[in-house]
Amino acid sequence: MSDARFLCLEKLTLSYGKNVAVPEMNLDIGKGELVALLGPSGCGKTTTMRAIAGLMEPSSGAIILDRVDITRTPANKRPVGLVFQSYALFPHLNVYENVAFGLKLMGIRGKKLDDKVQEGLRTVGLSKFATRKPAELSGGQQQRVSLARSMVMEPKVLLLDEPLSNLDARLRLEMRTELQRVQKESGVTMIFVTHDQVEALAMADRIIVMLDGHIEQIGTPEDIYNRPVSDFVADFVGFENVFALEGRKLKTPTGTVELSDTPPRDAKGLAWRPSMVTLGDGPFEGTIRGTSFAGGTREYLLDTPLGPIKAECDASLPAHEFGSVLKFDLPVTKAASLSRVGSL
Ligand SMILES: Nc1ncnc2c1ncn2[C@@H]1O[C@H](COP(=O)(O)OP(=O)(O)OP(=O)(O)O)[C@@H](O)[C@H]1O
Repeated sequence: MSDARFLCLEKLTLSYGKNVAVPEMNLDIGKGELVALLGPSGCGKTTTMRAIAGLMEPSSGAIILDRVDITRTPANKRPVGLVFQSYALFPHLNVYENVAFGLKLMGIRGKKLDDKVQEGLRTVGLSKFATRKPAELSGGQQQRVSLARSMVMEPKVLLLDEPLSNLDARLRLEMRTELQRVQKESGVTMIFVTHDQVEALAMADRIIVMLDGHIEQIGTPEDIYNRPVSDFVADFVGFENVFALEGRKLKTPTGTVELSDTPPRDAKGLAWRPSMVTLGDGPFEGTIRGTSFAGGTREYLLDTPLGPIKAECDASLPAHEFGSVLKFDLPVTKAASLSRVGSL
């Protein structure tokens, strides 16, 4: 086994009664990776995490962790840690006692216990808060206690279910960096669930995009952001102009349209971010039906024979008026080339 196959899900099928939530999932996660499970509500992220943690039994398939088959290992015997979105701290225990709790259950006492707790608190930057109760901490600090409590158990894999979703915007940014730092310093393999693509792109070494119980794409943040393979992923990461191809032509709601360039041979679809649309020049025309100012850029919604098109340009350029007609192009050279178009 190489480190690249530290955690393996092999043909893992997860069901609730007769309903299959995740059919035959195959996934390899490397040792020390920080992986995001990204997808819309109901795609099976939590179900997958629950199975890895041992909180639900797979209907078939296997989970291998560090060469050991843990498919039927009870949750409390797995070297897997869990951090939930609600911090689930004991309110009557102080920070130190919360972090020490699991270690004490394992029979660790005395100096060894103290060393581990101090080390855990240091890792998450909370040494000074050891005697505070959870209620005397901010949401971000409580989340860090929760993280320390899991880390001190030295899990082989740490699972985090929407770890930042309860935090306000500023703390979320702070905790993103903090989580990344703790993960890189400790080298623990971490999988976190999120439905927020910005969070996944910012934090993860690798992103697993899920849809309807299956994996739609696995890749680095750069792969996912720049080279989405399907219409779903493209749309999810902000390519707001997504089309299927019919031969070399673009399929639109009213028929097919010739492009100014030849699409790549294997492409089943093409996608453009609003910023990739050429405005003011090109073979197509659209009427401005909406504008929105976003600081550095201005976005236009165009009513066109191709359907609605979103285009973006520098906000320092003079604004176009609502209702005016603009020429535009969808340059093939800039487009993401999609190898699958499921819903178009
Ligand atoms: N306890 C349950 N009983 C029956 N079906 C369930 C149960 N929990 C989840 N499901 C179904 O399994 C599928 C996957 O759900 P899951 O909770 O894993 O999605 P998710 O991606 O984590 O969604 P969210 O982001 O909303 O938490 C969904 O179709 C859901 O309705």
